[in-house]
Amino acid sequence: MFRLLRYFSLASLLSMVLAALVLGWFYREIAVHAMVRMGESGNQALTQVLSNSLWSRLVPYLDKARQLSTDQLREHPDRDALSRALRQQVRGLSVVKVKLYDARGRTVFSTDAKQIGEDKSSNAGFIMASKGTVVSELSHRDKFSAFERVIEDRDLLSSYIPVREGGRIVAVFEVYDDLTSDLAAIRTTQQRVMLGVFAILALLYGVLFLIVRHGAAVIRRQYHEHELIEAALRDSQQTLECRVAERTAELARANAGLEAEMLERRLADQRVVHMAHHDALTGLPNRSLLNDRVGHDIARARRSGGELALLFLDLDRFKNVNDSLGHEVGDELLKAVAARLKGRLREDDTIARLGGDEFIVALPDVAGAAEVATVSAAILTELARPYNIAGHELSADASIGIALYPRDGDCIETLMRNADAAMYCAKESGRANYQFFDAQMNQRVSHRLSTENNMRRALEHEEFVLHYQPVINLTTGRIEGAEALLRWPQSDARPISPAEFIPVAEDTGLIVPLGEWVLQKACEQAKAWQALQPGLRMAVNLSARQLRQKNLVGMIEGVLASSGLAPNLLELELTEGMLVDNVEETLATLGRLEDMGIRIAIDDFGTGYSSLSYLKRFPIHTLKIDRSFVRDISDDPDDAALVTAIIFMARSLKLQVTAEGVETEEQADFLRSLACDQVQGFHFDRPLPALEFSSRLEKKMPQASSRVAA
Ligand SMILES: Nc1nc2c(ncn2[C@@H]2O[C@H](COP(=O)(O)O[C@H]3[C@@H](O)[C@H](n4cnc5c(=O)[nH]c(N)nc54)O[C@@H]3COP(=O)(O)O)[C@@H](O)[C@H]2O)c(=O)[nH]1
Repeated sequence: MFRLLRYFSLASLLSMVLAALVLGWFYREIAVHAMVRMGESGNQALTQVLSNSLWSRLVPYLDKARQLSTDQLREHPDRDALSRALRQQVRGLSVVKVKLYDARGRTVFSTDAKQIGEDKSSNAGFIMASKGTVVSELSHRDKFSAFERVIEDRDLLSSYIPVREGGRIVAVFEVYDDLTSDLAAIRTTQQRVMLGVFAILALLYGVLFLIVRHGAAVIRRQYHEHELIEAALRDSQQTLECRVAERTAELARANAGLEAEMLERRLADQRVVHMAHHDALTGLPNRSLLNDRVGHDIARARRSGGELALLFLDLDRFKNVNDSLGHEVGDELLKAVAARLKGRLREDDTIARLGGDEFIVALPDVAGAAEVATVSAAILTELARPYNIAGHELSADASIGIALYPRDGDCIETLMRNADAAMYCAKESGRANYQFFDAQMNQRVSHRLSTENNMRRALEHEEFVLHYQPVINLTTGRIEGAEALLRWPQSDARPISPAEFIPVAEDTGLIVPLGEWVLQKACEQAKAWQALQPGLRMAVNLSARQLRQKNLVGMIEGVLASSGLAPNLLELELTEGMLVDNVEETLATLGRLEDMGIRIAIDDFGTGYSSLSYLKRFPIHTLKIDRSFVRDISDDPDDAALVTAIIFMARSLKLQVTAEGVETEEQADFLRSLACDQVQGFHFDRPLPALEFSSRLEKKMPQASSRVAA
């Protein structure tokens, strides 16, 4: 910090000393000057007095002196007389010596006789005086001879004063005044002046010191406050900088997070975009991307006048793979098929998966049907090569329907529809082949379409009816149950088989409302028949699509409640394949149904899934042996052995067994010999209309040995 008080004190001290010295010096100069002037005036007056009083002696003396030698002058009695007269005149004055020079500068008289004869012609004072100017000079003498004695340490004023006679300078007086005491007085006064000045300044300094000290204290306090403020500011700045650094780091982290998130989002967007245009399982383009690409291919073909082929490819019996080996194996097979298709086709070709086992191949720029036939044959050959998936050797034959642009359609919708129709024809004509679209195919497709529309209308107008096939106790011949089977009577033609319309209902989803209708009617009927045959059980077929229905259990609960049928009198028939799909969900659904008391039967047992472990996992009550095994039990020892094994296995698992499709007494006998629980089949009863079934119950006729005509 700037030491104001110290510098102020030093500067003040120096200034005070300097001021005292300067003022003292000024005073001395003025005082000495005044003293010299006074002395000089005094000497002038004295000279005048001397000239007047001694003139009469002086003039003759000067005349004589001109002729006398120095020694003669020193010894001359006039000199002594003059000297005495002079002394007389200056007595009481400060004059200590008087000298007289003639006009040529020779010392003709001196109160100190030794100096007589000295030449002063070159002396500046003399020269000036000889020209008429009075000149004085102040000097200090350590030793000085005055009036015949020596004085020491004196300040003397010597004045050269011209002596005139008739206006002419005839001689020059030199008068020495002893001003030692005056000068000492001047020095004393000078010291006092200096002391006085110093004292005044010191006083002033004292006052100023107090002011400055106060000012310095104020400044120091302000400086301190300023320091504190600065320190606080520095602290705040540091805190601020820390905060800024923290926030910057936070921002950097947030920024990095944001960038990562943005990247994640971009990737997610890309994934979404990819998913929106690609099949999740195979990575092939989906229907949307296919539409886009084929749209472009068609536009190009239209411009260039070229041809384009659309191949609708469906794997043969792929459902069997799914049903028997499970969906994971099925999925792997689909991926392998996709890979083979990609490997076999050109870069420009588009391979898309529509879902399930349906693929579309678009071949742009083809040179006629022959080329398309070659490619299709090559695809079939490629796909037919065996696959090894999860240790299973599989085959994947395919049926291909082909539509050509512009011959079979000029837009993707028409081409797809026609290729689809051609594919159905390929299936119908023995599978594992390709078919080019022709006009008749459309009729078959439109027949299917009209079936669907008619089915909707029939459901709406309650045109469907149920027939009931009795389920008979093989030992007692008693009707213990009924299987509800759907019938669609046609007013002007033979009824359409459920084997024909149930798959269409499955494909279109109509099976859901249709299945609910069946369940409702069957339960109401079973409830009504309880009066005729208490404990009569009703079996109802459940399709895969119904099983996946979210509110299935709720719907069944509602039906049972509205019909009043006891749950244990309802048996739902499922196929083995349905148990393999969504195992956990199916387990939960069946568990809830079992909890309600409903029985579960496995229909067509032996034709589907090869693993039997599901028999333990699922709540199953009845196995229904497929009629394909029963048909040949009398002739085919293998079938006989299979049926025997199934019955024994069911018994050990405490499951009930029903043999389906019993058409002959022989078959019935064989099954009876194995103590099979129940049978169904034309040998006993065909599916009967409700009224007929009622009559059968009313008659209560044992049917074990009789054959009822449908
Ligand atoms: N989900 C539903 N499926 C149903 C329903 N109604 C029928 N179906 C299924 O349709 C398929 C064909 O049924 P259908 O033409 O009724 O044939 C059944 C019987 O008539 C026939 N059967 C019975 N006994 C014999 C016989 O001795 N010989 C012989 N050749 N056929 C016989 O078997 C069919 C019953 O089979 P199953 O259901 O497997 O017990 C058929 O798959 C039906 O399941 C329905 O409402 N919902």
